[in-house]
Amino acid sequence: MAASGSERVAVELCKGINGLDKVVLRDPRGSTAEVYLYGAHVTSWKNDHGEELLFVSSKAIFKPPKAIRGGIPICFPQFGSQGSLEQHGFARNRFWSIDTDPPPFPTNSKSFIDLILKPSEEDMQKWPNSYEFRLRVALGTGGDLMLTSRIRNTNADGKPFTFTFAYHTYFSVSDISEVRVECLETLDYLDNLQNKERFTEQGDALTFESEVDKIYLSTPTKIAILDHEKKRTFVLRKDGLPDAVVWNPWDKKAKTMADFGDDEYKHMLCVEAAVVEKPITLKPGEEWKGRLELSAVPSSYCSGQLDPQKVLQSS
Ligand SMILES: O=P(O)(O)OC[C@H]1O[C@@H](O)[C@H](O)[C@@H](O)[C@@H]1O
Repeated sequence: MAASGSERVAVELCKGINGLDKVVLRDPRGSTAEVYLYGAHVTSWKNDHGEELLFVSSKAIFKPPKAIRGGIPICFPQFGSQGSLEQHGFARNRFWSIDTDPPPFPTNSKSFIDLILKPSEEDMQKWPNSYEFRLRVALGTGGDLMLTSRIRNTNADGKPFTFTFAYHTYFSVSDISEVRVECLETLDYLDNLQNKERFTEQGDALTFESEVDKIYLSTPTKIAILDHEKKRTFVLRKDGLPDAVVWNPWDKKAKTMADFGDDEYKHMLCVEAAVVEKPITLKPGEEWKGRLELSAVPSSYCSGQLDPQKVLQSS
């Protein structure tokens, strides 16, 4: 039967900013997501009201070798600056391919795309390992955004390799000073602003009034980000990703970043599902899987009345 005029394509390949290839995913109820092949970078996730849920800087540079500022950069094979590679590794500024024949991977979604990254000769000079990195980006019914990474060691010489990783998600928030993050309180963290020293979080939910750059360790599989003004809660569910990085550059650092507006720190928060403290080691033939699921639900949150369990259960 021919598709009716109103029927929209669930997966569409088209051109984005600067002519870069991007894939648009559409859910029948109206949610959408956009993924650039440059970096396998999710740059947009909209709910069924067309509201953007991710932050992308108005100054983002959609041009190699700079990674796109905002959305969901993929940090691999190195998170941050600890290691011999460039900050956050190279996966976020490589051109990925569409994986037309991925190994079986069940899904309920009709709107998804499989991307793959393999090392170039130049990459092999920097990081002499052979791998296949498969990323599936899917929109679930109800508009949830799901990212699954499968990284396989394909070294022919029997060598294991070790990596760290993050989904460096930039959430769009109405006003950072009205935002709370639940489920990380009482946990240990490494503070990037204090030589990666280890501390224990003491307070209630996290709130924000200055620069923050912390790596929370052994975090629960669910984290909630409550946007009081928008009456919206983001729920982040993760698997295979024990750590969670929380980052906001605040005003001074923002001014030093060429691809970030001076006041944009007010409207974003990075909460990054990650593997940092205990890197992953894969022997040849072994595969690692890291999964992130994001949903945005209306929250009836009022200051001081939040029961995080209820928020998480209601989603
Ligand atoms: O500017 P980049 O390389 O995208 O990194 C942004 C930030 O990313 C965070 O994940 C790091 O913890 C910060 O230290 C860093 O400043």
